[in-house]
Amino acid sequence: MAAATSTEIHRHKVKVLRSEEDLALALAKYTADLAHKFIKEKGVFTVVLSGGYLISSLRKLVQPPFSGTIDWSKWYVFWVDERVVPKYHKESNYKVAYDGFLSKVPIHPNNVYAINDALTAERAAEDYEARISHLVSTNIVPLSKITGFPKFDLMLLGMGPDGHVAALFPGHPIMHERRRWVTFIRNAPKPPPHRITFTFPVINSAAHIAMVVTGLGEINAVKAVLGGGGSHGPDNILPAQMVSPEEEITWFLDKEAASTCLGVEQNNDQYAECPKDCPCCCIVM
Ligand SMILES: O=C(O)C(O)[C@@H](O)[C@H](O)[C@H](O)COP(=O)(O)O
Repeated sequence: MAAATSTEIHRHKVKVLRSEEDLALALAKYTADLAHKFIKEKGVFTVVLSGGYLISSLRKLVQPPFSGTIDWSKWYVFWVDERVVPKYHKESNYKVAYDGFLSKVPIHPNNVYAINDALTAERAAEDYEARISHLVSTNIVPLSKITGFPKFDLMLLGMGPDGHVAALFPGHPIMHERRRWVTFIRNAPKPPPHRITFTFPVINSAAHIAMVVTGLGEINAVKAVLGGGGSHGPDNILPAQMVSPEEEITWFLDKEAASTCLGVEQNNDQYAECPKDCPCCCIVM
């Protein structure tokens, strides 16, 4: 199994994996364990996917030994954000998830909540919110007792180099949406520009969030969020710094993504102090 260490910083649990391969194993185990827990407790598992590299990092979940142990019939799948393009367009997050994940496991198609790709961004966001509202009324998705917003079991999020999560980009007003469950953007800086996205009240009502970041592209954003060096007042806060689920946030980083914090060489699984004094991963593998 993957070698990793983790440490609690504020409410961030940070797992630094030796390689992307180890990260994929650790993410599969984490997701499978949560699926078992929630299915045992309440009979369903509601999981929210994102676009980007995430689906590739989830690849081991659909392989043995994990795939055979999971009761896929109890899964409900959503997207934290989606590009407003046809469902089978190469830019569609649904297509990426279908090709790399959904087509390989027996999740019931009725339990897969893709956006309605025949609508504009604004209408697709309203439609997605209405469909989630129906699931609230049928008790598949509960409302958080703390916030009154829908509470999903697990959100699997990526992060961009600018610190964006979902389609919530730095400096964009929808970062501060407080009323809607799902909103839209027509000028996303990461193409394609039209997207729908969960809002922060929904993201932060999730029980668990996994932040999955690999490679060197996001090292400055990782440091800004976990190393405490990035925010200079509420106007400059990064979206990733606003992620704060109700129960637990777990970061899955490979060595490259954590390299602004990892100041030490890997040493046969020995724990070591980070000489750079980052609060994020002061203990590293
Ligand atoms: O549709 C999308 O683009 C996203 O959901 C987005 O928020 C993504 O998760 C990050 O941009 C990270 O993307 P990478 O994993 O490709 O770095």
